[in-house]
Amino acid sequence: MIEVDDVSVRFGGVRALTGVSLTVERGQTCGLIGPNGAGKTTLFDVVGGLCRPTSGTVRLAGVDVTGSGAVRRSRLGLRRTFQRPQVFGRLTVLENVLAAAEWHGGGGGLAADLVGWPARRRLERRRRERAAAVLERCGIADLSGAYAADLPIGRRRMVELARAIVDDPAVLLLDEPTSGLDADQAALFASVVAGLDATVLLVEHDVGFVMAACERVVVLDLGKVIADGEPARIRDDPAVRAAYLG
Ligand SMILES: Nc1ncnc2c1ncn2[C@@H]1O[C@H](COP(=O)(O)OP(=O)(O)OP(=O)(O)O)[C@@H](O)[C@H]1O
Repeated sequence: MIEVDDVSVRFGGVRALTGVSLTVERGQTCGLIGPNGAGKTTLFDVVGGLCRPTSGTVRLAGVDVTGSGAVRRSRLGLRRTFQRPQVFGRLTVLENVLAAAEWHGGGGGLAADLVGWPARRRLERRRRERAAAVLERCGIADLSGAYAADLPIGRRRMVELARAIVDDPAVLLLDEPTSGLDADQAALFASVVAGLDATVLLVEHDVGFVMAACERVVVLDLGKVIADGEPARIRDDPAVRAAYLG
């Protein structure tokens, strides 16, 4: 669950966000839209921990993370993807996902690695099975041996998604997820996200995708929430139309 309470962000004289409150319930997929400069990226970064609000609070799973960095948020189960997919170019697709599924503790540490204890081998097998299943789900199983740097942007985006979901995130932030994807890839992306048991917040310029993929849409304009509700209601909202048409 994501709770943003009365958050304002100022950059010098620019009010990027003013008194924004937003609660995304556990398991809900919420799309964030709005015209250029509306404050979408700023709000997204406030939740992700890249931007500290001037005032207001942010809670993840009930924990106040307003002043916490990315590591604490990550330990609370937050994962994110970026506008430009961030992958380890010199690792293969499988290694990218294994790297994210690496640490779960237990199994005896380095000594167990060196000796190859059966419990350790079992953990490793499970980790690889999980990674393979996620690659399959994301439609990139056939690319598992390819280097991430060699892939076109659409595939890199799926690698990034696979990495973000391999450990069943509690909260998933998706920044412009469809940019670089063709229609089939965007549909697959949406169906993978729909199958997750995560609270999802996504920022996206493709309003059609947001309307199809999200059960709830929040519209920002000039740093304020101007509409919040189901896609059908948002589509017909006069304030939303006015904001988009300028
Ligand atoms: N680091 C910064 N320094 C100064 N002003 C900033 C900074 N980041 C954002 N802004 C300003 O804050 C406002 C909101 O910007 P933001 O990037 O959050 O909007 P956005 O809705 O994501 O826009 P876009 O759709 O164009 O990406 C804009 O007026 C922007 O110019």
